[in-house]
Amino acid sequence: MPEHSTEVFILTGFLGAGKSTLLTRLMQHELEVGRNIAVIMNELGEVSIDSSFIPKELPRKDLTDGCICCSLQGDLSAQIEQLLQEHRLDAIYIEATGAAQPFDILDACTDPTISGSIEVRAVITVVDAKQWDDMERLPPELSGLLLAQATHADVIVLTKTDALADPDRVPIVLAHLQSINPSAQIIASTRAGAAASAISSAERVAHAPVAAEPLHLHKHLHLNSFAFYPSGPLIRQAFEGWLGSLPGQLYRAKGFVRLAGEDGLFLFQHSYEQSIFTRFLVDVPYTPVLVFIGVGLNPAVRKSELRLLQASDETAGIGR
Ligand SMILES: Nc1nc2c(ncn2[C@@H]2O[C@H](COP(=O)(O)OP(=O)(O)OP(=O)(O)O)[C@@H](O)[C@H]2O)c(=O)[nH]1
Repeated sequence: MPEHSTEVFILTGFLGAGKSTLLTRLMQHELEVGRNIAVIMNELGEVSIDSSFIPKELPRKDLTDGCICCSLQGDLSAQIEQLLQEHRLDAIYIEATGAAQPFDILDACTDPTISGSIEVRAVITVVDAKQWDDMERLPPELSGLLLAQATHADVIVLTKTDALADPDRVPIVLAHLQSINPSAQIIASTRAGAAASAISSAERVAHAPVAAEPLHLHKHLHLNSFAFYPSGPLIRQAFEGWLGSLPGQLYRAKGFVRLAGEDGLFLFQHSYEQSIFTRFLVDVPYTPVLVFIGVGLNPAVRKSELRLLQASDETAGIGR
């Protein structure tokens, strides 16, 4: 047995469910209790937006433009091995892509080069309460993925309970989750509050055997992603109208943008039925970029449409 074993926590959950929000809380909690942690971020897009929220002092590895459970499985074990060689760590947090299956990430953690030095403490699945409550309206590939992510979790964090129009649905969603994964610890939350301390004491639980053949469900979802680098400020109203009229399924969009008539940079977040612009108050000069993830997006057409939603030099300052 190695004298020091590093705990590994795996965060899964569909695109935009609230993994990074939870990770931010977990990092704060770990830093408060003085533990040495590292973070591995896996994003489907070619640009990592979420990694800009990781405190600079924390060791971090980014796996972009692919999913751990398919193309990047070997890369994950190599990144863990490198982190273990470079730092003495109490814990590593892995934020998976929204399309990842917990089973496949667990599989990557059994690689003989690292399995003796790590202990997978918990698979944490983040579930968007509203999306789960709408399960019957979702495409079957998506509902199948949500069920798989919840089934193999040790801890389920139910987020966005504030976004449910009817608060009486919360106990119903909780009961449904518990019925499909009776052994999981389930925490209902808004913006992952109260979840961090409960998770640090979580343990792996025994699950029913999983399918021997991993299901690469994001392939079945035919997800594609593209990044758009705006050359000027976006006209907010036109952009929001464009988002609402997109063909196909937009599952996630995020990035940093400038808006016509406004000073400074904005963080844009679009997840299940929710779009938010927040003024980005960080002194670092981020390049404006938007990442879109969905099905049937046709990137070339969408990029040419987006170019038309940028303000010209004459209109950029309107409203200022
Ligand atoms: N209303 C509400 N919004 C939330 C809650 N938790 C997270 N969000 C918002 O949901 C959006 C997506 O949250 P993230 O934490 O980035 O989600 P994610 O799962 O990391 O997303 P990806 O990994 O990019 O797919 C952001 O705008 C968050 O502020 C919540 O409990 N309530």
